[in-house]
Amino acid sequence: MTARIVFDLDGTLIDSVPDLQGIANALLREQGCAPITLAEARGFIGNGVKVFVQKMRRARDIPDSEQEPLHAAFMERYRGAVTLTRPYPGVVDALDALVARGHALGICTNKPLGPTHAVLDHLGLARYFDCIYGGDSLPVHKPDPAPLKAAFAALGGGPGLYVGDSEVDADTAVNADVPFLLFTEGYRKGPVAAMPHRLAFAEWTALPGLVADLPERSGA
Ligand SMILES: O=C(O)COP(=O)(O)O
Ligand SMILES: [Mg+2]
Repeated sequence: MTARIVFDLDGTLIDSVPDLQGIANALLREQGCAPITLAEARGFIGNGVKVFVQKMRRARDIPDSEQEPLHAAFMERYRGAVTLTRPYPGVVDALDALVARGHALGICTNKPLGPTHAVLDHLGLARYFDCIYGGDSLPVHKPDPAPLKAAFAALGGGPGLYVGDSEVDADTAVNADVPFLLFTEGYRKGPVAAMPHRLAFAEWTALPGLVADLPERSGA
């Protein structure tokens, strides 16, 4: 049976760090603080916008009392922050190939739903996905397995695969008991070997072939 495939977004399908860095630096400028680097911004992504803002504040010694106003200010700018974001090379061809082979595709990200739709629409990627779960779609978010399980349920029956880039994604897949396919060129914080995964890939052009071989390999 053709597998349902759910994807993470930031660091997996798209490289969104420059836009997130741009929001952060606009807010930091207003606070009279030094800007953050791309590497710092990359390190703040993966647990949703609230945690991004917390890490940004701590990096510039901004007090806890500023969390809520900064979170609100971040959200105000988030939907419009799409212009510097790009899909990783080979993503569009890989999605075309997977759809052509009959896979139902979905998204499970910790990015809030509004900015998720905005960036997918901007990049012309929305049409590939039959369901989209964001960090605020449910009361809980990754690594809680609920949004990933809900995404698979929305895609119907059959085996499931989760494709992501981070430790949060690997933990979510374990928690949901689905095989994890790791894109190694995203925003992970530690070594590939430390992350539970069924297989790892560095080039999107490789993914359709790897998925096609998977039942054989896994004995499923
Ligand atoms: O941390 C975020 O806001 C989003 O990250 P994700 O798309 O990798 O889940
Ligand atoms: Mg990610």
